[in-house]
Amino acid sequence: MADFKIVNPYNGELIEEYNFANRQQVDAVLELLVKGREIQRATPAFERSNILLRLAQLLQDRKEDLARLITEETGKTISDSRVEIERAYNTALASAMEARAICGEALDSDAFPPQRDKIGVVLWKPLGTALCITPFNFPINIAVHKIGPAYAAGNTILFKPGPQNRRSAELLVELCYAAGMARSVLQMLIPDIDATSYAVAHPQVQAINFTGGTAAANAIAARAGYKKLLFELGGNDPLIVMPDGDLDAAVNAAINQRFATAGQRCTAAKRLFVHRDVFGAFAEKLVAATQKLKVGDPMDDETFVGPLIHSAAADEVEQRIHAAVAGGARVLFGNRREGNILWPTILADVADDADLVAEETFGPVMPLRSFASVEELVTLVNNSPFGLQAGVFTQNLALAKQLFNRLDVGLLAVNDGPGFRAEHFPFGGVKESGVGREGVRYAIREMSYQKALVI
Ligand SMILES: NC(=O)c1ccc[n+]([C@@H]2O[C@H](COP(=O)([O-])OP(=O)(O)OC[C@H]3O[C@@H](n4cnc5c(N)ncnc54)[C@H](O)[C@@H]3O)[C@@H](O)[C@H]2O)c1
Ligand SMILES: O=CCS(=O)(=O)O
Repeated sequence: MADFKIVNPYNGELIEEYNFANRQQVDAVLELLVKGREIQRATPAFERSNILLRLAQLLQDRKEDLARLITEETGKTISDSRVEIERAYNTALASAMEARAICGEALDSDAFPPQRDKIGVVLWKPLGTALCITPFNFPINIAVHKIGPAYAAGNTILFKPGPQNRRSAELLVELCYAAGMARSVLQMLIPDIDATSYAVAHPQVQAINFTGGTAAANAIAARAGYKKLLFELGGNDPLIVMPDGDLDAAVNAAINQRFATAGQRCTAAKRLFVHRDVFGAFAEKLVAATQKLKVGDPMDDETFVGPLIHSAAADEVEQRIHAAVAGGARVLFGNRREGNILWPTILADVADDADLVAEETFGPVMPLRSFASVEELVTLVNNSPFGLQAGVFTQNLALAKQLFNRLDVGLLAVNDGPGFRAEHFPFGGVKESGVGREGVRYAIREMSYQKALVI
């Protein structure tokens, strides 16, 4: 019996079954990737840039094939999957541009006595081999956010995709080879948890570039020892609506950033904070717009909300909705399930300690929480172990700057939701949302070290 079965989350069809790689296979690919470091050392930045540029073009050329694979393996709607490949194109393009722009600094020793008449030259150098581990929900763009910058920096890469994503990951790696990356510079493997943990601790791995949940991150951190860790983890991101905010724009952002990808996004608008003066008007507009969303077959161009990744994920979200309702929450819309599909659900009066709002809830459910003052709002938002991104709708710039300074997050978007992301912007959180920053230029630095020459 195979170790893993890839099953279509929408129709339950078996797509593929396979066995995980073992420790011996981890050893073999890492031995190859150590040799690949010489190829990287001999490849000038402009050549790495040209290869990444070719990858960007190949992603564009194979957009539909990649999108269909993503939808089949994750249940993400085909329109969301196409957007993901457009984003991956931008990520690869940004990696190509930044590969040419990696520059250090020159220092003069005479800044402090004694006089030495020395010049210091500080350059960025690759760490060696990066183990890049990716989650199920954005299997291509998140992978390109790791492979692109790690390659641009001159590293070799062991790519470990989510087990559900083997086919889309294999096509991505094929495109990387077609673009010019050597097989001794990029290798993909899907080991079992034991062999993945073995790879994490392996002496020939210098950096762990991980995106996923807290449990996995804790296991990796416990095994990694003295290695560079770049962790992009969970979020419980707030979308805030102030009395002077544009309600239509806020509704649009809430729907696109909570119900798209069936709510399975780290930066999804998982908690809605609406000032009490506009709570009723906002809720009415939100319900009216949500009623128009098409729910169902993710391969249908018109579908807005498809299934969750598997039945256990749907069970967890459904149970949290039911527990919140049992705790006094009101259902304004939704609370309906068919198979792995949960209807977009809007709740009010959810208890602040309900799992649905206290934990990261990875599904299409929106708890609305009213507030009366900025002090109350800041306390509510910061009362979370997560701190990824936030969004606020207001015309008051002074308030926006106050929230920027007081909210414990990695990014505050003004008149946009917490799901704002531009591939070249710094990306990452504080607290349990992660360590370090992605965003192409920032990830290149995370996958590098500074080396100084004194002359
Ligand atoms: N911050 C971000 O950029 C970002 C983006 C997407 C998803 N996420 C987070 O990821 C989670 C959902 O994705 P998921 O279900 O694929 O996450 P997950 O943590 O279950 O798995 C992520 C990856 O880690 C691997 N993995 C699992 N256990 C491991 C272990 N003990 N050691 C090493 N690797 C291990 C998995 O095989 C997969 O490849 C959510 O918490 C979401 O918030 C964060
Ligand atoms: O899950 C989050 C990934 S992204 O869409 O914010 O890049």
